[in-house]
Amino acid sequence: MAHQAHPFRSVLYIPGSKERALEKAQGLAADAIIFDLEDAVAHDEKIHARELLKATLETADYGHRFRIVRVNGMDTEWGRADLEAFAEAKADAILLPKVSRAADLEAVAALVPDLPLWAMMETAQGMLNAAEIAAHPRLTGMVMGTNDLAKELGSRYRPDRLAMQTGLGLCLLAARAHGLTIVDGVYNAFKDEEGLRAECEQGRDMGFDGKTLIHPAQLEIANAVFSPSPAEIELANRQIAAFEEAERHGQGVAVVDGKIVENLHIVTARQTLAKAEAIAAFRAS
Ligand SMILES: CC(C)(COP(=O)(O)OP(=O)(O)OC[C@H]1O[C@@H](n2cnc3c(N)ncnc32)[C@H](O)[C@@H]1OP(=O)(O)O)[C@@H](O)C(=O)NCCC(=O)NCCSC(=O)C[C@H](O)C(=O)O
Ligand SMILES: [Mg+2]
Repeated sequence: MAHQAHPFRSVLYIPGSKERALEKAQGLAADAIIFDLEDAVAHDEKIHARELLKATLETADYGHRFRIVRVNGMDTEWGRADLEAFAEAKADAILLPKVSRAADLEAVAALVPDLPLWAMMETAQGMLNAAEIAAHPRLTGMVMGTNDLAKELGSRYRPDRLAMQTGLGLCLLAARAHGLTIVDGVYNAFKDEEGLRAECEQGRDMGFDGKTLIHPAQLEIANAVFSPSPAEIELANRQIAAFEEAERHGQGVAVVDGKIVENLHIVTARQTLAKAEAIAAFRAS
């Protein structure tokens, strides 16, 4: 996993049509925001949402929160106009829904020459083509769309997300192979804290950078689970110290808490410390 200067523990969706939510997000503890013009906006609200969001991004202060605009697909009547409206907006990335192949990104790359592209990974074709999508030179991030994926698979929800495992794993492999940020899908039951925490822990265990969220009440749990814990930071420091000591004695392996520590573990330990520092810097900004 490459070190990221910006944390993506909590990535909050906000429907582009909801003025109050757009305003509120300026003070919320989200690492990143997805301003949504796609599925969270009703058809007859699409034009209004585009105009409201464009005006909001020009005037509102989202601080150092990473700003991502999710446009409608190019196969819809709104997609091209969304891209034209936000190609030069005060945003940090454009998120394209339902990316199924690298050519889908190619179609928008020319319309958005100056902003990084992110891809919603949420179709069966997208899972099978994750590697070629991740290799696209303009892509810097992936977002799992587990609701759409479940719809395509015809799967049933289970707390262990059995049906999602293949897709989540394929996209993670593809993202890591190409140095991309990748965030997990949403947890729909936004009042169920215990269920959210379990799903965040599962995503963290798998290697995701963070989780997409639909409600402010979900922020605290995602931020906590995707931050290095004090125990992880303490262990990383001890591993580095023990390994440096071993090296001074001409050895390439140290033992900490009964487990071997080699150079590769030191890379992970340094990434843990760098992530904690990036989070601290973001909090202070
Ligand atoms: C889920 C909601 C519809 C709930 O809305 P509501 O009943 O209004 O919530 P509350 O009354 O509890 O709200 C309390 C206050 O918080 C603000 N709020 C609510 N949600 C957000 C938000 N997302 N961002 C910022 N602020 C928010 C309210 O304005 C209230 O403020 P105040 O007036 O000060 O009290 C609603 O949360 C919602 O619409 N969530 C977003 C849904 C969404 O974006 N869905 C699309 C993304 S999911 C998806 O498509 C994933 C993917 O594509 C896939 O396929 O899986
Ligand atoms: Mg979706």
